[in-house]
Amino acid sequence: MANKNIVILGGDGIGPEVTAWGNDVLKNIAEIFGHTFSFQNELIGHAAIEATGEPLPDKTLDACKQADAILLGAVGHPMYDNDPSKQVRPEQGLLKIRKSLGLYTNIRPIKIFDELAHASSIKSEILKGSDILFFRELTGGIYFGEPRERQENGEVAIDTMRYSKMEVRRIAEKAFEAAMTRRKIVHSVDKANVLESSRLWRETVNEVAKNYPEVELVHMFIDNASMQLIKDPKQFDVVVTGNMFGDILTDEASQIAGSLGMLASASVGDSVGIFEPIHGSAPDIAGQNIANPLATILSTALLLDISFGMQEESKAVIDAVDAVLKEGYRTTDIAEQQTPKDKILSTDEMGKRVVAHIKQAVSVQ
Ligand SMILES: NC(=O)c1ccc[n+]([C@@H]2O[C@H](COP(=O)([O-])OP(=O)(O)OC[C@H]3O[C@@H](n4cnc5c(N)ncnc54)[C@H](O)[C@@H]3O)[C@@H](O)[C@H]2O)c1
Ligand SMILES: CC(C)[C@H](C(=O)O)[C@@H](O)C(=O)O
Ligand SMILES: [Mg+2]
Repeated sequence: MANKNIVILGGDGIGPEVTAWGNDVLKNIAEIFGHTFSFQNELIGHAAIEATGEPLPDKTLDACKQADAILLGAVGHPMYDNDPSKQVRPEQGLLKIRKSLGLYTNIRPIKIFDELAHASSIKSEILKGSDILFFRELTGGIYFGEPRERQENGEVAIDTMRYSKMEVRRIAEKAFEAAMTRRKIVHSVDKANVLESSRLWRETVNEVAKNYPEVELVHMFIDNASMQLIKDPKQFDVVVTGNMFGDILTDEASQIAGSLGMLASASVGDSVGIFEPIHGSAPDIAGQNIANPLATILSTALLLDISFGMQEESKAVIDAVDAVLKEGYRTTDIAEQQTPKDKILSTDEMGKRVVAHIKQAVSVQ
């Protein structure tokens, strides 16, 4: 029995469409397991800029600081994507909240539900059995390094890839700790043949590795890792990498799980965690009720487990997703050619099916 306060940041595009179902899943979990969860919706991204002029209003940040956990949808709008000159941008809200809350560890599990092995464009025999846990550094690297500016009358643009040993050490320790509970292999991905920040990364990861003699450490360059991930995903257990490499590699890795609409994540660190699908606001499908809500629903499973220590509740969510997929139900992004039309669901229908399974599974216990 627990009282928890959860802030919901729907954001933009499909964000609010999928967090609505994350919210409903959490509401039902609370009812079934006898917890009291309260929910507070706040603005971030384009929606917040429209309402207040700011991508992360103080009211939102204050509410998040008070919360026990945060569920986030996505930010972003074509208005900014198509106009690089805009100074105030939705993504600044997301970066600021991650930085302000000290969320330096972004955990992105790549797990395939067996039923989806054929939904991917990669051959199923290559995929089957893949289980990768990404640790993406989230508050450093080229996303945050200074200077970042225009020079020479705007003719030159500068971003800075900066890492300190402290930043590398703390994320590497998280990765090695996780590896100790798994297959005990860590791949550290960098570009140490070119970048000084990557040489510091490699040196620091080597130092951390000394405390984990049972764990096999493999250094891999980002270009090779991008190829190996598709060639032989089963070789990977835990992967630790910097902010931008982790962003790109995990979108690539979503094809192992079948779709970007399947990948959940946890952004954790010094304080309250944010739980968020790895996908964006998907303007191409926003407002059509066809987005896959499962990445967000699976993010609630991470929230329950990591922030609330509610393993049974978390498992109830994952089992419900598994059951719905086993029954053959699909959203468009994970449908196959042979999926019957009546099994292809809208966002709302998929959300309802998962919630129904959670209720049903617990009532038969
Ligand atoms: N964490 C975030 O908030 C986040 C992440 C990535 C991109 N973005 C922003 O989102 C906007 C669009 O970016 P993008 O198009 O490069 O990436 P995206 O992740 O929004 O979409 C990429 C492709 O995947 C599909 N897709 C994504 N999520 C899906 C889901 N749940 N179900 C079904 N299909 C799904 C989209 O329809 C699109 O074809 C940009 O403004 C970008 O900055 C935000
Ligand atoms: C929207 C953007 C700032 C964000 C990132 O690059 O971290 C997104 O791509 C993600 O993966 O969460
Ligand atoms: Mg991304």
